[in-house]
Amino acid sequence: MVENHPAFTMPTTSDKELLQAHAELWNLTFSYLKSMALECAINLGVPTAIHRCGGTASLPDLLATLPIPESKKSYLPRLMRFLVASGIFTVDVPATGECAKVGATSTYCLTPLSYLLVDGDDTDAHQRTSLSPFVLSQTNKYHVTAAMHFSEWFTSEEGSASAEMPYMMANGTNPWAIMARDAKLNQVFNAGMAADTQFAMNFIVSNCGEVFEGVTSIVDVAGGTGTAARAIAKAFPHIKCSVLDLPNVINSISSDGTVEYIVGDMMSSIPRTDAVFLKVRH
Ligand SMILES: C[S@@+](CC[C@H](N)C(=O)[O-])C[C@H]1O[C@@H](n2cnc3c(N)ncnc32)[C@H](O)[C@@H]1O
Repeated sequence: MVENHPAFTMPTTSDKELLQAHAELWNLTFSYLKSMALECAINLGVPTAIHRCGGTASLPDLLATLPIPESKKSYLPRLMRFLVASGIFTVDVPATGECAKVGATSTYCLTPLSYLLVDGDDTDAHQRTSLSPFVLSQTNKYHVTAAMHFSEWFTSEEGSASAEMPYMMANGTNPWAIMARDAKLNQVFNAGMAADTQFAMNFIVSNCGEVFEGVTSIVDVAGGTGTAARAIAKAFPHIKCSVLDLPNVINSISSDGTVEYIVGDMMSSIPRTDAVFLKVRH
């Protein structure tokens, strides 16, 4: 017997809700531009320029320092407006009557987020780790193009030529093979991993020291350029720390003697050790 279901009816949506939904749809459609504008701001040095101006900078201040030729200067306010709307900076507009507008007297300020992107210098008392390299490591053409293959990956049959992971579909091989052949990306990616790892390790060694108790040797498997291992060795000098990674990573390091660097493939073997440290990103 077939049950009778009441006819499905669309919940009524008001014009106001549809208008709001339309705005959100636009927001989502163009949100890839947020990553690209963030990458652009970092490459132009905007966070560091604002920091060096004392944490707030006017448009003329920025134009005086950023590497933007005369012919492109009039476009900077557009980029800044987008970055402000994305929450990367804030802007102070001096109230001038009813229609206060961003202009030469407005000042852009760092937010906690953009403070994380400021390059440190020798005078930096806080010894901050800039996370700009991390952003640049993730906004490269290989990663971005891979993300454009999601639907193709979902609709391809397992085992078919195009069923490889989206990264392979886009770039013809896996990320590590790309790093091995593209020296610039290898450098940018490893610097990005190191920056993010330094940020995390500052917290881990100060707050999670108990996990290293009783350990005398540790191998950081797929440990990149050794940032985590060096942080562990510095905080717990009794632990013998080693880093295992692929040749293109290990061969790019100049050792300072604090940790041992081992070229290897973690899928083949891992050196004998008390503990294995494996830090990956999800
Ligand atoms: C996402 S990065 C993480 C690096 C480091 N653990 C960190 O958190 O900063 C992944 C690392 O795994 C390494 N890797 C990938 N395949 C590997 C393999 N088969 N054997 C050893 N290392 C590998 C890469 O070279 C890269 O340095």
